[in-house]
Amino acid sequence: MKIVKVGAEVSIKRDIDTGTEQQREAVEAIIAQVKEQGDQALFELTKKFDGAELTSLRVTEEELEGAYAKIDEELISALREAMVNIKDFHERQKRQSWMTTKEDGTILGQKVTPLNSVGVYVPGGKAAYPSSIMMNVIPAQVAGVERIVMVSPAGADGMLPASVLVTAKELGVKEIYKVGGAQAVAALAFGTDSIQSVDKITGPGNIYVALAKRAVFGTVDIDMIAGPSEIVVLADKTANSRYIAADLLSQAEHDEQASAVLVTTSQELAEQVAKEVQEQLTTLPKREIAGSSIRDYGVIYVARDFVEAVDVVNQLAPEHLEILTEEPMNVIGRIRHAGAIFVGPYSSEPVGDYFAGPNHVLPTNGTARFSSPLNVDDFTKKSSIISYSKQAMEENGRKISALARLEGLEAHARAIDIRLEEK
Ligand SMILES: NC(=O)c1ccc[n+]([C@@H]2O[C@H](COP(=O)([O-])OP(=O)(O)OC[C@H]3O[C@@H](n4cnc5c(N)ncnc54)[C@H](O)[C@@H]3O)[C@@H](O)[C@H]2O)c1
Ligand SMILES: N[C@H](CO)Cc1c[nH]c[nH+]1
Ligand SMILES: [Zn+2]
Repeated sequence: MKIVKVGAEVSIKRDIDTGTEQQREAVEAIIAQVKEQGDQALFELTKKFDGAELTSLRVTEEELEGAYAKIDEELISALREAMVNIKDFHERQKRQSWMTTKEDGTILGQKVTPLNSVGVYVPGGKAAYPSSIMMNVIPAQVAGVERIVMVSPAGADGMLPASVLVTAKELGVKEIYKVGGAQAVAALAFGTDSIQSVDKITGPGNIYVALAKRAVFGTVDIDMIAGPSEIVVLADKTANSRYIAADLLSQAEHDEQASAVLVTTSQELAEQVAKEVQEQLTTLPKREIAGSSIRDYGVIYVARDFVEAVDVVNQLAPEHLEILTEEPMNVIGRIRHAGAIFVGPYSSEPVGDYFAGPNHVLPTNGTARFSSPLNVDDFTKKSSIISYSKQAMEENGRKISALARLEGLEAHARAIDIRLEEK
């Protein structure tokens, strides 16, 4: 891993926003094909990209039930416990509708309404992600979304992985389709004979999924573009270099374009971590992917002091930040930008990926500067409520029509005046 002094020119900027021209063209063509040919396109593209020859897309009850035989009881109970934690955390985010009244009889309020329908994309190309099902479906359920549709690419055997099926069944997801990539996103946005369109599409995916989500935004809403994973560890000389190396690799193994960064005030720790990362890499099953990520997007920054180190973290605005310092709680207040903050030596990032409760769908690529983890609000919308009394109209009407005339909007002004003339 590169060790550099803060201030040295190092770019870990990844070309993960727009994809290549070829990828953009491929996605455009897929969307057009799905719009034109509907289900037929979904079957053809599933054969082409996933190697599965399907005759129907919807997962059957038998497939869901059958999956249980392939998953250990112990795993099922771990999944159930994670579900309880995730649900409990998201229940706390739930907002109530509210109203407020004024002395003149005015009533103002905000009505919170769950979305009617949501499509959840569950990635399935390089790995199966039961955890991402929980992180998308549970907040939708807590929000009260009536129709939750799940899509995920089939394997060459025409099936979804048993872990995915069991997780969906445990959560009570009823509508599941074996289709992935840009074609799944297009089907959710525009509808086909088999798949009725939805109002919003959420969930992570590769560049094809991300580009398709961008392209259909406007026809439907989307949550965010959650790109390849990132981790930044902020550590001082008291931190454990073995823990840090393991945590950096935990995100590097997701993707060649994942990014793992250590920011420290200790040159000695920097050297230990660089060595540890190389050692731990050698025994990792996904060492090809993790090694490539560490080589291309892994950096250790050595800062002159803690102020400089915190500054680097805020500039990176990482998806995940771990604070491994002597007094980690005292550091939280100085962090302005991070999707999720893991505090202290036992809050390893995978605790959040799977189990603690907060959502693991987080802003990536610096977007933590302005956006938040996936949450219950993402599955609701709000309507403002305005009820004016006669008294309120009489007291404020002239001001309102004056403001309307300031904008040259006479019809607006007269809509008010007509009521004032009544008295
Ligand atoms: N941020 C998060 O919360 C989170 C969680 C889990 C996974 N992820 C990320 O999601 C991504 C998952 O990617 P994945 O590939 O494993 O699964 P995926 O389901 O996103 O993509 C697989 C699909 O991509 C399409 N595809 C593949 N090659 C194509 C090509 N040449 N042209 C057109 N379409 C093509 C196929 O339709 C295939 O079914 C990874 O980057 C991972 O890091 C993020
Ligand atoms: N770390 C990923 C988000 O960046 C989420 C995930 C799913 N499974 C394991 N990890
Ligand atoms: Zn992860």
